[in-house]
Amino acid sequence: MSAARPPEGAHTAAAGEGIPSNAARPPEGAPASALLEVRDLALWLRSGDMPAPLLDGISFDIAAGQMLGLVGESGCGKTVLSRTLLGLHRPGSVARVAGSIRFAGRELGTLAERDWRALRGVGIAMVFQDPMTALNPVLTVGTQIGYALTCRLGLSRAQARRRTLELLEQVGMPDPARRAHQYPVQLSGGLRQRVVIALALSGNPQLLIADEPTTALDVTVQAQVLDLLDGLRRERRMAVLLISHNLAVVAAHADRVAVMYAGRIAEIGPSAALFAAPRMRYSAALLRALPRLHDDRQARLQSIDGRPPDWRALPAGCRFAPRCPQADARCAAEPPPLSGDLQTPHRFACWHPAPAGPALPQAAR
Ligand SMILES: Nc1ncnc2c1ncn2[C@@H]1O[C@H](COP(=O)(O)OP(=O)(O)OP(=O)(O)O)[C@@H](O)[C@H]1O
Repeated sequence: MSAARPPEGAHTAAAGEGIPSNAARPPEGAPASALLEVRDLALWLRSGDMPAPLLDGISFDIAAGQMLGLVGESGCGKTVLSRTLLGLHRPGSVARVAGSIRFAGRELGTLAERDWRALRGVGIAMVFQDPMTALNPVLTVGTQIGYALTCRLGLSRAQARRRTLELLEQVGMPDPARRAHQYPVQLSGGLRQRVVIALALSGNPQLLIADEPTTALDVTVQAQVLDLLDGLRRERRMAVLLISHNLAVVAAHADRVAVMYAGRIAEIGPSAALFAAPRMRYSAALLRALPRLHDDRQARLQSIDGRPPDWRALPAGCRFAPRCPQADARCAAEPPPLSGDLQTPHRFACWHPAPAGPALPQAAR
């Protein structure tokens, strides 16, 4: 564990001064390439008579300005992982945690609650699925953002008012001055999610975790919100972890994708490569189970047979083996490791991987 403080200046934006680019200045001790480094993370939560092993051997990096998509079926551990990265488990609920989470050169695994509170919203911020639960229904959106700004950044009320309008403008809110005086219920779902994103940006985070940020929205608005997140991370060089059920949505916006299955990473690699030719059988099945925009009418959606395993009865070998048509005795007995090492761009955990795809142009890797 390191006693390093959050980067100086990360929370000193004054209204009208623009946004200091945290990510452009890697803090001391942090390699320029990785803002978040997760290594062999494993987590057991207390649950009844035995600890629930919900995460196992999770390793990945996110660099400043990069978007990593995290996909997988319901229950695979996406939310548990994001809550772990934010230190948001209920007090006393963690039975054991192993491995390491380094953010901006600082080990988070051993932070005290007071330090987590200082980090949340400023270093790492979160956008949740349902904007209505993230917003206070009895306060205007301007009051809520202004409050976050005065608490997190110590701005004066006048500075906070100006900065609120800037933030609303940045998230594409039409007529920000008028909207700032409205209550969440007076806004459409898409505009409410923009307010939630503005709130998340108010602490000028270096990493934004967006957990199913568009699930509650219709398809056109979903695309607008994802384009917004994509634009913001480029402008601000902010790292984004985008969590979604939908591999196609993620592949369209993220640089890299991690596919989770039953608490483990099953495959991780550049979006284009993974989308064009997933190697692990589960990722391939996940992709086949998605509607594609230009499917011909003959193409039929395939669902993935079976259900993910319960954590009380995890298979000894590959956790996907009971559902995999390619599985053999080795798959049932031995867990396949992720191929390659941390420097390998495309890694997958499968004893019988699908064939490699055609080589992609450098830009798509
Ligand atoms: N406190 C807990 N104790 C025991 N099991 C838990 C606890 N919290 C979550 N789980 C279990 O952990 C597994 C992963 O849950 P999680 O919510 O992370 O899945 P998810 O991938 O985010 O799913 P969804 O896409 O539906 O949100 C599930 O089986 C869930 O029931």
